[in-house]
Amino acid sequence: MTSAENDVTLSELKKKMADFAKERDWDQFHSPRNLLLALVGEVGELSEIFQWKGEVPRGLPDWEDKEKQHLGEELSDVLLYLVRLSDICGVDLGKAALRKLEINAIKYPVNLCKGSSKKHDQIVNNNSSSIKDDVSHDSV
Ligand SMILES: Nc1ccn([C@H]2C[C@H](O)[C@@H](COP(=O)(O)OP(=O)(O)OP(=O)(O)O)O2)c(=O)n1
Repeated sequence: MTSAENDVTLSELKKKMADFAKERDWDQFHSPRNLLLALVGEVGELSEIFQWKGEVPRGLPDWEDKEKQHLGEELSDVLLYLVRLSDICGVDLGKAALRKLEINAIKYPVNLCKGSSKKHDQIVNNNSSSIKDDVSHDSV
């Protein structure tokens, strides 16, 4: 794999999806609702790969190359439709994701959450109120 393949950016994917649609005169089909439904469909196809397998170890050591390649294709479909949906909705996905990570870090402070998978509204802070009371969506 070349370093260019490793360093793929959301902007690059956004541009490639826009070009792909334009070349085919598919902008007319890439409406927010259609893209959302396409995205959900691809999440379904991704789920099918894991369906009935039970829990599988990280790294999928027992999977055949063909199966892993298929997994990569379905993950990519989800990512590509997500990138396209964000673009069509005028949302800067990279920026939004970084902001959301900051919100998550406030909602789940390391000192209160380490080793626990509790939801933020189940975590009690020192003042015995839940973290949910302290963090609002526009706090970052
Ligand atoms: N109107 C469309 C149709 C397809 N695609 C692109 C985005 C996805 O990456 C991929 C989806 O193609 P398919 O609908 O053929 O789905 P699959 O690749 O999953 O094939 P299949 O459903 O046969 O498994 O093609 C797109 O951008 N816009």
